Amino acid sequence: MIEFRDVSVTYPNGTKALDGVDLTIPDGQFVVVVGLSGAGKSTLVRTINGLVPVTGGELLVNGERVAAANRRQLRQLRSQVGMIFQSFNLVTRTTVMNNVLTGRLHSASALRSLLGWFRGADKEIAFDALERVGIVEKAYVRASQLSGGQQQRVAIARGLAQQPQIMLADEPVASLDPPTANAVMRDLQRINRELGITTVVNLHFLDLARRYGDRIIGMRDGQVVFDGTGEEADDAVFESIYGRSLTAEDVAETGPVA
Ligand SMILES: Nc1ncnc2c1ncn2[C@@H]1O[C@H](COP(=O)(O)OP(=O)(O)OP(=O)(O)O)[C@@H](O)[C@H]1O
Repeated sequence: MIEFRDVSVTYPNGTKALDGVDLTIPDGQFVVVVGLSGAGKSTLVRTINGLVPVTGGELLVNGERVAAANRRQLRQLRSQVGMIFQSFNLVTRTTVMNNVLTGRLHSASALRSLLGWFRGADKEIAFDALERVGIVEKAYVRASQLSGGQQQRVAIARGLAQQPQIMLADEPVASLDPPTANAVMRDLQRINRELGITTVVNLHFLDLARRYGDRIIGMRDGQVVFDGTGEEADDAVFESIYGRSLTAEDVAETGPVA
């Protein structure tokens, strides 16, 4: 469970990115966070694995206070939390397999990590992760030779290889075309349902948010201004979250779902 209790984040330059956020995310939920650029979506997601420190209130992940975590506890927390990014963050000059295996580093000894030695069991976990996102046949291809959608799937597989309890995704489909964006969202949804991994995804397209979010959190100026289901999040709700009328830019696609 993830619990935000009156959480605020003020960056060192004085920008208040989160302002009194109260949220409880139960295990296994698929949550989509929406809001305009600058609303605080990335900050919210990055507090969960301690990438951005909370400066006010309390954030608990599985009952542990993230702010109180020492280095070892923070490492432990991060091993339970997979993360994917808009830009995939792969090492593109090496193979898909090597990228996915880096998801196993959390559970390897320092020496093995340093030398990049992996056990057979790690490889099995990596293959299983690649199978779940449907690209096991690319295991020994260089990551640079894959399309954007395939690279994002490798990033998901790397996160899965960590065997996490929570998966965070910061604008995972912002660089992808609509059919590919849908395919990647379906992978995330399937993994959530099959493995029960709590998933928190930032999106700025309202159609994708409605289609995939079991729960939608609307952010504006660092505050939660909407918390409800996809069905409840109609155009009027999105207009109130965005503080303006909707435009074509707010929708990922107009064509049929791939
Ligand atoms: N490292 C940082 N230092 C200072 N200010 C920051 C930092 N990161 C984000 N901010 C500011 O905090 C506010 C919230 O940013 P955040 O990135 O969380 O929003 P967002 O909703 O994810 O927007 P985007 O989709 O553009 O990333 C913005 O005003 C942003 O400029």
